This record gives sequence, C-alpha cells and structure tokens, in this order.
Amino acid sequence: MIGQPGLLQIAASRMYINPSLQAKLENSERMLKALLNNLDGMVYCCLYDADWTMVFVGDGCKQLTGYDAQAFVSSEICLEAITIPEDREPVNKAIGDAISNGKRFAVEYRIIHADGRTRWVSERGCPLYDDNGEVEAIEGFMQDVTQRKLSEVAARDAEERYRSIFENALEGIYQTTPDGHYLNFNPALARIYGYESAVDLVCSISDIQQQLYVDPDKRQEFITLMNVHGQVSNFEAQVYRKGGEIIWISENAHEVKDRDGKLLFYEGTVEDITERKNYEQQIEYQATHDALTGLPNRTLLADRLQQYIGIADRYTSKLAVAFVDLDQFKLINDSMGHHAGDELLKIMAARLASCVRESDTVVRLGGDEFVLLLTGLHKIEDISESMQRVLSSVAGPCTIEDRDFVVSCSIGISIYPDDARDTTTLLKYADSAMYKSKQSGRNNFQFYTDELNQRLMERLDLEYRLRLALENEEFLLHYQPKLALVSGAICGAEALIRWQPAGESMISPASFIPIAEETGLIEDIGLWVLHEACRQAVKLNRLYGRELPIAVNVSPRQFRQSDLVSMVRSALLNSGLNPACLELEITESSLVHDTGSFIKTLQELKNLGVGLAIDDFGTGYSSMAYLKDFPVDRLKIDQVFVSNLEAEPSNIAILKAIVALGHSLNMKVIAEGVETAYQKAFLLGIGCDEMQGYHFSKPLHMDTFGKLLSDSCLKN
Ligand SMILES: Nc1nc2c(ncn2[C@@H]2O[C@@H]3COP(=O)(O)O[C@H]4[C@@H](O)[C@H](n5cnc6c(=O)[nH]c(N)nc65)O[C@@H]4COP(=O)(O)O[C@H]3[C@H]2O)c(=O)[nH]1
Repeated sequence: MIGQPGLLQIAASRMYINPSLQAKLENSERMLKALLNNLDGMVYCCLYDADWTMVFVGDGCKQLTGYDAQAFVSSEICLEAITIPEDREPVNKAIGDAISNGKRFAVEYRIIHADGRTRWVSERGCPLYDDNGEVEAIEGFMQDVTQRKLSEVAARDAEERYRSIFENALEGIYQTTPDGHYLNFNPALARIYGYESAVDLVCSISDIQQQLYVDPDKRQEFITLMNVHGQVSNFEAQVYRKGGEIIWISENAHEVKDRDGKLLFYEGTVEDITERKNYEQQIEYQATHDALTGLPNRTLLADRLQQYIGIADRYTSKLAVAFVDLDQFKLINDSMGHHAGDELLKIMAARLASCVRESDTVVRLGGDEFVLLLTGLHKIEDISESMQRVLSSVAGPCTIEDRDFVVSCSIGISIYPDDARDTTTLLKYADSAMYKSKQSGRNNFQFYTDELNQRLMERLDLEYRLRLALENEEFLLHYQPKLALVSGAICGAEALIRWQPAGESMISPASFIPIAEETGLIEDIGLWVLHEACRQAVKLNRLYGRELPIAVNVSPRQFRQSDLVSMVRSALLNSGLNPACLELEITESSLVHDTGSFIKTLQELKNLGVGLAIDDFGTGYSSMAYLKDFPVDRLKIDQVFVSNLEAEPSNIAILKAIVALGHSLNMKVIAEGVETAYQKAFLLGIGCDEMQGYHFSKPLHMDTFGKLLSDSCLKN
C-alpha cells in the first residue's frame, strides 16, 4: 500500500462531512481499497504534472509490472520508463487526446516486466478535473492482456497464411449457395473459368447450373451427392469457360452448416483436368479403335454388342450382327503390297460406314474382316435391304495407285434375339454364316440357320475328336502312285493322310485338314506324317529294292513354322531315308506372306537334298517374276485344269503354258487328277512329264501299294 492520501481522502479533505457519514465513508474506503488491491490488474492515479507523479498505485502493480506499487509512488520507477520505447508516443497521444477532448482513453501497449519479458497491457482511464475544470490528475486501470494479444497475433498470422494460400492457390477455391450463386472464390477459380478477374466472374455467372455446366443435370447430381453424403470427391464434369470453350474439371467439396445443422453454403476446390482427360480419352480411343480405318475395334465390339442387346430388349426390336469379309483383299494385298492393301481397307471401311445409320456400328475385327451391328430392326426385310446396300457399295469400282479394282464381299448375319441371346454365340453364328456365303460363290449374304448350327456343332465335334486322334493313333497314310508319262513306269508316290476313328468310317482329309490348319493342330499332324512317310519309305525301298521318291504335303502353316527345316532333317536322320527319296509338296498359298523368307526356306530345304514341288500350281497367286528364283524340281498342275479338260477347251492353253513354263525353268511338270485316257493322252502329247490320278490308281493302303509296286517290279 502506498503512503500518500487516497483519492477519496483528497476528495474528503475538500468538503464538510458529518461524523456518521464520515464513519460510513471510512468503511467504504476500506472496502474500496480491498477491492482495488484485489483487482486482476493495476489501478492507479497520477497527477497531471510534468512527471505524471503517481499518487495511488494498486497492489495489482506487482503482478502486472514485477515492481512494488511503492516504487511507482516514490518515483523510483515510472510507467513511461518501462514502456517499450516505440509504444510511448502512441500511449502519450491517446492520453493527450483524451485530456484535450475530456474523454476516456483506452490504449494497448507493451511494457518490460521486471523479469525482463515483454507484456502487453491494456490501459483505460480518464482525466480528473479540479474545481476550476482544470485537469488535475489521471485515473486509470491497467490489465495484462498478453495472452489475448498473442492469440490475436497468432490468429492474424494464420489468417494471413490462409489468405495467401487462398489467393495464390493453383486450384480454384469457392463457396457457393446451394442454389448456385458464388459467395466467395479465389483468383485461380476465375482463371480456370477464363475470366479476367473475380468481378468479371461474379458479374457473368449468376446460375452455376445453367451457365457453367455443359450438362446442367451434373449440378443436380452434385447436389444429390451433397444431400446424401455431405460431400463430393473427385466429381468430374465438363464446364464452359468464358469464351465458350469446354474444359474438364474435378471438384472436391463439402457442406458447411451452422450450429443448428442448417446448411449455410458449399465450400470446395476446382481443378482443371482437361489435359489428363484428353490424354485418357486419347488412350481409350487408341485402345478401342483401329488405327488404320478409325473404326471401333474388337475391344469395343463386345461392349457395343452388349449395349445394343439392352436397347433391343427395351424396345422389343431386333439386332443384326453382320460379319463382312472382303473377297479379293488377299489378292490385292499380296500382288500390290501392303500400302495398296491398307488403302483398300480404308476405302471399304468408309463405304461400310456410309451404308449404316448413325446409331449402328461398324467394327474392324482385323485383316479384311468387319462386323456391322444394325440396331432398331423389326423385320428381316430391313436387314436384307441394308445388306444389299452394303454389297453394291463395296462392289463399286475403286482406284488405288492409279489402278481400278472391283472388290466384293461375303456377309454372314445372325439376329438377336432370334438366333442367340449372348454376344459370343451371335458372333460365332454370324461368322459361320459368312463362311457359308463364301462357299456360295461370294458377293452375297447369308442368314444364320439351324442347319448351319448343325454343321457348326459337327465341326466343333470334329475339332474335339481331331485333338485326340493323334494320341489314339487314328491316322494312317495312303499312297497314290505317280506315273512317268513316257515310260508308263511308277516314278514315285504321294503320301496322303487318312483318319480312321475306331468303329467309324474313314474321314477324308478334305474335311479335317482345313480345321487342323485353322486350329494349329496341323503342326503336330504334319510332323507325324513326315516321320511316318520317311519310316514307311525306307521300308518300301528295302522290300522292293528300289528307291522311290515319296511326296509329302506341307501345309502353309507348317511351312511357316520356324523349325520346319530341322524337323525335316531329324525325320530323315531318324528313319535313315536318303533325302533324295523325300519330296515336299508346297502349295502356292504358302507364299502369300513374304516371298523373301519363302525362298530362303525353300533353299534351306533344298540344301538338305530333298526334292521340292509346287502343289496346286495355277490357282495360287505366285508371281511369275519370282518363279525363276524358286529352287523347286517340279510344278504340280492343279487338278481343276485337268478334270475340266474335255468340257473346257480353254484349259488346253493353260496346260500347254504351264508345261512350257516349267520346262523353260528346268522343272519337271506333273499333272494330278487325271481320270480319263483322253486326259492322259493329251498330257503326254503336250510333253507333261508325269501324272497322278484315278485313271491309273486311287490312293492306296500301304499294303496294296506295296503289292502294286512288287507287281510293277515283276513286270519290269
Ligand atoms: N477327283 C479326283 N481326285 C483325285 C484324283 N487323283 C487324286 N485325287 C485326290 O486329290 C488330292 C490330291 O492331293 P492334294 O492336292 O495334295 O490335296 C490334299 C492335301 O491338300 C490335303 N492332304 C492330304 N494329306 C495331307 C497331309 O498328309 N498333309 C497335309 N498338309 N495335307 C494333306 O488334303 C487334300 C485332299 O486329299 P485327298 O482327299 O487324299 O485327295 C487327294 C487325292 O485323293 C483324281 O483323279 N480325281
């Protein structure tokens, strides 16, 4: 407590007070003193003199400043001295202003506590006037507000930091009302949406749903998600930028509610994901479209088909799946090269697309195979009309590399839900109908039928049994003798495979070799034939004491096997057959892929010492220009030219030409399918070297062929 008289004492000394009032006053003064000294802060009164002489300082002084009240009252220390220098001026000004205006003052500033630390204080006070109305003293209260001040500073710093993030974020940040008005947003949002400034954006967009979203339903979806989950994550949508440009955005947002749970606004972020979306779309497009023609590819086919089935169910309509195969593609591709083939595919893709409606789909499966999906059909006649249109459009003349072509196509059709209800079966049925259309002379369309299904089933069954036939040792070889035309002697034989399933009739290779070729089983079957033919040839040679060349068919797929040469070599080594006694018959169609590697393989086979023949010559596509480079010993004329000889005299010229061609290239020429004496005589007449055919002998069982050989040995 300080030794100076208190304010009340000063006041009391200036007026007359009766004794009972005096006692009450003294009691009140005590109470007041106790109150002032117990306040959480410092009460003071100082004179309005040059030194601001303290006349009263409350006990709270110690806690506030670290100094005893007495130190202030005795002027050992003054408030100004402990005030941080830069704060002195504003404090003095606040008090000065209050004095001149006769008002209260309130000021906050920093002092240095006796412990050396800085404290924030809040000082409030007012001037006291003497009887003349002159300022006599200042009375005030000081409180430690350090804690509050530090919190305010921290809050201000945080606010500044968040504002900086808000202002400088690359992502758009916004608050909107649920009915689509912006409350607040950052510059990035304006930038993303293409506006020069926030004002520009606010003035331009008053209804987010209608003005921003390309699909206004998206906003509804957004609000529904908000209602259900209270938030949306990675919500992707297309929006219009200021100039009308469309971009992709991704939004993350949540609801902001008041204490009572009432929705106040939505708050969220916006990211421009156009680049990523475009890239994703590009990748997806590439994965689902054919690079050459731009048509949907096989991957998209199943999806679309499933989608269209859904539509057909909904509208009780039909869906047609049409398999289209170009008839002459291979011919053009092989003869004119891949570039011309590609051009042809592009032209045909465009024609097919022009024959169908917007809602239909044209798919390129690969190679020269396309699939059309025709939707919303009610009558089969509609499909026939469309297919007729496709046939004539494809068959229209086209020019590639300055050459004119006419191409046709074969089409097979299956119908949903009539033929099948699932995508795989529909495609399978359309495919088999397409094969039927090819067999029916091409350039036509065929609908899938039950009979076709029956055949398909038989084929699947055959394929299944064919897989087991090797294991079950159901194959055997027949031999068809070859005759030297001039001498009439047997000059060789062709080994022809037969399939004899136990307890069933024999199956012709014409029915199973194409399946074996398609499924790849031909590789194992062909290897078996090679080994068996070599083994039996050694046996025959030994029995009849003469070396007879045995011809073995090598299918196109076998020919393309990378280890064909080593397989032939090991068949020869295993059997011990003289390589000169083995002849390989290779069909012209083996050549279609790559003439260079075709010739290389022929050369390697030739180097083994085996004979080589081109089978079915005249029906394939081999270019005459390459023929001279083939290291082959024989040309085997396809039987169509021989069997039709009587009926079609035009074959005469072809046969003569082939014989002349073969001889000019130092090859022997053999004719197959010779059935009549006339044909034999004719072939002899034009200088054909050898013949093979029913006229002399059908393919024979090994034992029968052996007997024929021994008889002929006896004759000679
Ligand atoms: N109409 C008639 N036909 C005659 C006459 N002379 C022979 N043929 C038949 O014509 C086919 C000639 O064989 P290919 O052209 O190589 O045609 C063969 C060949 O492409 C293939 N093939 C047969 N055996 C094998 C084999 O071991 N491996 C491979 N890859 N294919 C084989 O199956 C095709 C059919 O063989 P096959 O049914 O044995 O039919 C044989 C033969 O029986 C005749 O005067 N008139």
